[in-house]
Amino acid sequence: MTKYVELDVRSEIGEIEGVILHTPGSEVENMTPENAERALYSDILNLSVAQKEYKQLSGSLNEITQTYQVKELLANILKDDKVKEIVINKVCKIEPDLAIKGNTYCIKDTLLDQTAEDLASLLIEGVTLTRDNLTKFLSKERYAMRPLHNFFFTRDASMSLGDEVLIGKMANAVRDRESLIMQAIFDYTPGFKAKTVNPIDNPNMDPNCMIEGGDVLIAREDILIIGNGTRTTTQGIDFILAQLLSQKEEKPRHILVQELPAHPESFIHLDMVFTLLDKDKCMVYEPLIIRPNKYQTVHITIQNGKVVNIRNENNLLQALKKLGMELKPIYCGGTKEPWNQEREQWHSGANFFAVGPGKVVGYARNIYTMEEMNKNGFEIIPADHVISHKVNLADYEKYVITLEGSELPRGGGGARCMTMPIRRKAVNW
Ligand SMILES: NC(=O)NCCC[C@H](N)C(=O)O
Repeated sequence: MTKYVELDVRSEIGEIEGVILHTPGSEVENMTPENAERALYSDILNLSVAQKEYKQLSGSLNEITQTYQVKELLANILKDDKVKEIVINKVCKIEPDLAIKGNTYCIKDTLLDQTAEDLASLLIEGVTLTRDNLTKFLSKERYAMRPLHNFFFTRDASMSLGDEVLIGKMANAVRDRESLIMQAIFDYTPGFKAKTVNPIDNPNMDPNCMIEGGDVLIAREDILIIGNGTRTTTQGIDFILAQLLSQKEEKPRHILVQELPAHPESFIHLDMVFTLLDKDKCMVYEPLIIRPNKYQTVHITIQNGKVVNIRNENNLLQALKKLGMELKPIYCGGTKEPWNQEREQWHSGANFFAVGPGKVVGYARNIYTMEEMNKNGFEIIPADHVISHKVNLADYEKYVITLEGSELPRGGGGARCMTMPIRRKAVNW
């Protein structure tokens, strides 16, 4: 780590100054058709293709900003023996089988024996079960500690809100260790200055509280947009609301809640149907965000530590307009065919990551979406051209850097899901 970084994220689109990534490793392949669903995948990824595509993301972001890799950050904090013990104890608390002596899956001592680098790898890639007794021999499990198949979606397990980091309360236990690792990284990396807030540290946490970063968007310093669906519950949103109320700010702040369908699984997070692209443009999956439907949009206004108003709105764009944010929607899958909209939404076509106002990253495979982006003034630039310096990004006012995206979307997400911004410049609205 070269310099001291103060976390600061107050928009979705401010010029990026630091982002946490995780290059997918063996953990994404290590599943079978039988347990792919438990891993939250609809298919098993081909690792070499996924890594090639991922290099397009990390390589182009390296040209633009400071990037950090989870595994390196983790290995770095685990060099301190006290931190190593704290992390292992916490892992054993959420996965008690790892610590109970005599238990088939007990590997606490194995974890303690590892070097920092090896431990970081095992905590992410998992530990295979040593079949040295009958129970283990007959066990259907391959792992004593399961791999974190979804960790390359660094967006979800922690989220930067201003100068704080909210730790995700994951909807599925298979992702819990991701949250724990991210909190440890923010709490113990000497080069990061950030306060972490973890719902599980609150003794009064509602047992139904769930919050994942793919659902939490910072539209403007005073406006959060939060998806309410299978991954973020109303109780999770109320936790965020309570945090904001406790700040007792005089200026009004707004939470816009967008209800999401439970099916298909491509609607898991709000960022799969709505992302911000520029000061005046957003990407939408039109059938859900604009067309009248049964999914509610609720506007909560808070001021001086109180909820001063809570009401339904017609839709997200109208609610934003009332708050002075008039956004032109660009349609995922184009404007003509619901068929193309559905297909491209499924392949994370609406999931853009902004590296600055009007400067975004997305998947090339979603050709109708890209056509719309181009019609709206965005230059389409393949990531390889950025990495090989065939183009100079400074020559373009608006662009989409495109990742091929034939394999990565099969994990269930796109460029926004794969990035955890820790610092952005203020937007000149
Ligand atoms: N923000 C996102 O939409 N993240 C994608 C997460 C996909 C992952 N397979 C999951 O189901 O959690």
